[in-house]
Amino acid sequence: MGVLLQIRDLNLDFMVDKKRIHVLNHVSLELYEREVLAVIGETGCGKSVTGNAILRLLPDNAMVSGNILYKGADISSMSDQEFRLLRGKEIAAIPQSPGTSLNPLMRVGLQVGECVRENDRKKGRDSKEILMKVDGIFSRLRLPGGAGFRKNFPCELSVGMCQRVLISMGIIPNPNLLIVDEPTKALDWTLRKEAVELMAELREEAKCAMMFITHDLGAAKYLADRIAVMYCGEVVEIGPAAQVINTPRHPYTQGLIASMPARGFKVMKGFMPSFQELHSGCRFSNRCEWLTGQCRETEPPMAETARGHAVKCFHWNRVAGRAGAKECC
Ligand SMILES: Nc1ncnc2c1ncn2[C@@H]1O[C@H](COP(=O)(O)OP(=O)(O)OP(=O)(O)O)[C@@H](O)[C@H]1O
Ligand code: NI
Repeated sequence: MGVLLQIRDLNLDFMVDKKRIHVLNHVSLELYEREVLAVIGETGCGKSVTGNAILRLLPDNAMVSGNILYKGADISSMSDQEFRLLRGKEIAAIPQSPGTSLNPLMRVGLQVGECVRENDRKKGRDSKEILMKVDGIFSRLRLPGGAGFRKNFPCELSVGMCQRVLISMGIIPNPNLLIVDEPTKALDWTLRKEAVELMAELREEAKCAMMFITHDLGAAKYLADRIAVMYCGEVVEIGPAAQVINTPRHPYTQGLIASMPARGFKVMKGFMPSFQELHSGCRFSNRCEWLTGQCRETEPPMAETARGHAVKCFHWNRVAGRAGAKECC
């Protein structure tokens, strides 16, 4: 499979109160055509800002360097007009929160209908045809459809239903790349499972590549071909999903897996450092049991430890020895 998206040495700083806060640090990763790459890591580690950098949705106080190439063309240097041709068509997004992402004053049928109309290659369909398409999409997402359902405002639907409506709007353009940010965050366990299963089905149908941003390792394992683990603004491990989950090679990935309910809920000690008080060397060093003097002084390079599996740790070899292959989730 060819490379669809390539992030090369992405650095992101935010200006806050005239201070420059360095958030993303040398983030590099690739997304291949039709693959699902899950991006996991604890809250505040930089998952959403990475997705937003691709979508050019960063706020004005953001300063970005590096390259983001989509099919070889640099997104960051495209004009707004050029990028608009990509976003929402070739590159689409399913946002994090159904509560704030749907227009509260517009009936859901109308919102999805507008989206169908905008993306319709055969322009000029009449309203009846559009409504039929909307109902078709709703039924594919196991939503009731029909006039009664279409007339609902978002607040009249459950969170799970709103989430499905949002998912429908992400897939209408038939994108090549879908960026899905934490689609299960607001949902309880049953709805979360349903949403992940639905996403897997749609992915099969749509055959698009997906960047799936999540806290949920179980969901990542279920959906993803590869997993990128982020910690404090950096990718610390990336590789095939089964390898990352079953034989993690970074101490942070091991900690994340050990903290899963299925692995005994062992909470990792310490906290992610604040971006405003970063120390030199490895950003995980203050929590790491493999810590040596080298880790405090020098930032570890990203080392390829097996084909397609890279780890940002001086001690990955010893760490990997401890992991053992276990099934989880
Ligand atoms: N506009 C902004 N100005 C300053 N800092 C910001 C801004 N947006 C995000 N950040 C900071 O960037 C860091 C990364 O945020 P991001 O939203 O990407 O985290 P995340 O990994 O998606 O977390 P979560 O899992 O909670 O969604 C956080 O420390 C956040 O506070
Ligand atoms: Ni986020």
